[in-house]
Amino acid sequence: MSMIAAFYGGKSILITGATGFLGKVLIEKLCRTSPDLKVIYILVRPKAGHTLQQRVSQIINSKLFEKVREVCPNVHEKIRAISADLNQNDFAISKEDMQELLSCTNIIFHCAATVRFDDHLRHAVQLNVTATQQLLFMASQMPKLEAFIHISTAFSNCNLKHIDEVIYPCSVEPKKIIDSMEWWDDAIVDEIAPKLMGDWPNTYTYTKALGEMVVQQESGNLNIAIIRPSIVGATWQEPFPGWVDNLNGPNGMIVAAGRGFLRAIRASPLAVADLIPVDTVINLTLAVGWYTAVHRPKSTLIYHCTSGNLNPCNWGKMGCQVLSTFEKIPFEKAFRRPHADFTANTITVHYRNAVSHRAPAMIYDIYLWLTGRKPRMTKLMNRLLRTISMLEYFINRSWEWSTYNTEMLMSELSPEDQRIFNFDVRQLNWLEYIENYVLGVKKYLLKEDMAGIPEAKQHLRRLQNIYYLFNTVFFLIAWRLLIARSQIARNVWFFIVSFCYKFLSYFRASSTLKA
Ligand SMILES: CCCCCCCCCCCCCCCCCCCCCC(=O)SCCNC(=O)CCNC(=O)[C@H](O)C(C)(C)COP(=O)(O)OP(=O)(O)OC[C@H]1O[C@@H](n2cnc3c(N)ncnc32)[C@H](O)[C@@H]1OP(=O)(O)O
Ligand SMILES: NC(=O)C1=CN([C@@H]2O[C@H](COP(=O)(O)OP(=O)(O)OC[C@H]3O[C@@H](n4cnc5c(N)ncnc54)[C@H](OP(=O)(O)O)[C@@H]3O)[C@@H](O)[C@H]2O)C=CC1
Repeated sequence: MSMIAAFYGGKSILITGATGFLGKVLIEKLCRTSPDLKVIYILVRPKAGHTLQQRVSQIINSKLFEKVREVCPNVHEKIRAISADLNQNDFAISKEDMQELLSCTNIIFHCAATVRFDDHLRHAVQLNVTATQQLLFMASQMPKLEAFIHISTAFSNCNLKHIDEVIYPCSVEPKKIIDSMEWWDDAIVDEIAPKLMGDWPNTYTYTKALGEMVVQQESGNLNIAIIRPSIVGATWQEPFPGWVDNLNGPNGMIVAAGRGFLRAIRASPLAVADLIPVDTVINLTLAVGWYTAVHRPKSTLIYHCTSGNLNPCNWGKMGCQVLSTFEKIPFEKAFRRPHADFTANTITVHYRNAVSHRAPAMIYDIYLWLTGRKPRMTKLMNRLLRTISMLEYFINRSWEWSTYNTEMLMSELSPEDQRIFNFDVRQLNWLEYIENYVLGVKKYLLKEDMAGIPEAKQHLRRLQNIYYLFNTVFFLIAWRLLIARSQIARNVWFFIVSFCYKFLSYFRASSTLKA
């Protein structure tokens, strides 16, 4: 019998960020392994014209929840959506709902965050810091609360090279920043943001670091743990390999490379690609929830959920495997044949951006314009290059995260729990994982049918022929222009033609003699 699964039985669990990438996998695993849990409260806001109930139904009826619908047919009744906006005071939760949450909640998983790198500092502070503070305040009024699990990121201290499972202080107290945000106008925030952020590369990582400080300072008597995942990727094993549903992190790059938009990227091929599958993160999260509630550690424990120190893979190896998977499983409607490489040289990067990214986009836009359609490729390419520039920081460096607490927790689990809630990343076979990842991007993100693979391959062959034709025509025109202007080029041309002529004459003569 799994101790962890049994622990969640009969429990009331509160989850923020339940509609996000990690949140969905968390609910799925909880419902599948502990179908006898009492209720999962999820704080959801209406979005894009969908009501709360519609958003929940969309999740429950999705492919991800296929197994859950079998194991827990009344899953609709287990999930109770509560209207909430984490940007508002008291999260804009109604009095009745708040009362129920305060009196019933046993465990909190705080996943909600803004993960955009370029979010305005005010908004990032509101969601990643102030909302965490408010949630901790709510938690402090919950008499039945057993554990509060805060999801942070391994990059909250990315300004350091070696990161231990401790909270590192930021130069300005989060409380001061929260207070100042109330009276600073946007112009002041914009001016002061770079100074506050110091050597953090973006508002996301900086505010996640502030969020951790808030957790430490406001923890009071609460039983708290912090989980720091690195770059979260598609599922490894559960509920099935390769599930992914957004364009964040590597996903967007895989799409861009597979469709032939991305041809070169500034990256260190030898830098560690610290990817971690989302189901591994969720298994660790549930194990931490159990351990924190049952063992009640004296201090707030931090768990690094990373792969680099236990089973490292570098960007070079990952890129090669992604590209070789495209050979077997190409994406549909490719713009060009997938072929990308990593480059570290700045001049090469500028050259490749001009020649391999911007020029083809412009040529394609001219073609669209000539055929009476709206040009759009240059805009798309500029957006891609902007995204790449935001990710570059993370693919040109390696970090070392210590994982003592994570390894300690692994040793505390029964063999049954180690199997059901497996977060031992040493067992991960990268080549197999990446192949499934690319396949998952095709199936679950791009919603492409596997039956379309022959047609996709045919399309790539056509693109290859167009490429050869284009290069030949380009070469001939360039050569013709050169010959018209340069005596040396004319001499070279004369030499090549006469050489070919002599070679052919000799070949013809010798074959006539043999005959
Ligand atoms: C040999 C070579 C082989 C190569 C092969 C490839 C090999 C693979 C390896 C490659 C290396 C991987 C490196 C990973 C490093 C990750 C590090 C993460 C570390 C931290 C991890 C964390 O702890 S935290 C989670 C991470 N957090 C994000 O990762 C958010 C980032 N992100 C944003 O901060 C915003 O995204 C940002 C960018 C501002 C844009 O902002 P923006 O306003 O310009 O664009 P939006 O995002 O609003 O998107 C507007 C519309 O573009 C659509 N779109 C967006 N990207 C698209 C795309 N790539 N392809 C098509 N479509 C795309 C989107 O779907 C929208 O479509 P629609 O409008 O129809 O809804
Ligand atoms: N993905 C990754 O690579 C990594 C993620 N993490 C951390 O994991 C956690 C989850 O990330 P992930 O699932 O990828 O993020 P997503 O962007 O997929 O999900 C964010 C969630 O937060 C919710 N949310 C955002 N703003 C509000 C708001 N104002 N009120 C209520 N809910 C809100 C979103 O709801 P809605 O659907 O309404 O927008 C969504 O459910 C975050 O704390 C992140 O820092 C850490 C390391 C890596």
